[in-house]
Amino acid sequence: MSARTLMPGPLVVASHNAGKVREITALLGPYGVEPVSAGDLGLPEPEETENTFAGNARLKALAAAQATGLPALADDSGLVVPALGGAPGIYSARWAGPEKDFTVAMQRVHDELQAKPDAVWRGYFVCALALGWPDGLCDTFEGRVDGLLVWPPRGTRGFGYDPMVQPDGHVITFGEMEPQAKHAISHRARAFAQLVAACLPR
Ligand SMILES: O=c1nc[nH]c2c1ncn2[C@H]1C[C@H](O)[C@@H](COP(=O)(O)OP(=O)(O)OP(=O)(O)O)O1
Ligand SMILES: [Mg+2]
Repeated sequence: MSARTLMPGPLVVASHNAGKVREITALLGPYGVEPVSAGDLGLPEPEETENTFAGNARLKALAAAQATGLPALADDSGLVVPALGGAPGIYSARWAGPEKDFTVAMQRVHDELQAKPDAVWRGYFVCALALGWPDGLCDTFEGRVDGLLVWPPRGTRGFGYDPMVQPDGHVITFGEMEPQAKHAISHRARAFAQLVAACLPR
């Protein structure tokens, strides 16, 4: 099945996470769409009731598209740690608590790994992007990047769990990387490349 083409014009970035909005806006830069964030539009933050990244991305994209009458791009993402049974996974934002404190969330990943003597300190970021339309159509795309989990966390760039994830093939964490370097390899960039191939006019 082919995806619906996104034409130049306004596009809602259906996220309330400033780090994501910044990255998605940068990735959209060359494509002639005009990103406007859910926060700027005063849209509510929907409850993420699905149990997959793609399901939650779809729920957020369709809520924003239906509220605005515009196409909407949502991102649901997180850190998956196989040694922790896949946690925090879709609960990655929730592990940071109501204050959205990722020092706390990273500390919890550390403590739970430390409690398992044989645990492999590896994980991967997943990003599901959903492009939803006011009529209910929605296309989803997924990307992943694997890496080493390091302690202590390093770097002040990026957001979320970036300071404790050192992508394979690199000697610095995502928290230490220039934004363009992250965009060259990240889970979000990989999902975005698929969206570009499927939905942007050539
Ligand atoms: O590139 C990333 N670098 C570091 N950490 C990341 C990244 N990508 C996702 N993450 C972590 C933190 C984020 O808070 C959570 C996503 O949770 P998620 O529900 O998809 O996003 P959110 O609640 O922060 O914003 P919103 O739902 O409004 O888009 O996973
Ligand atoms: Mg969320």
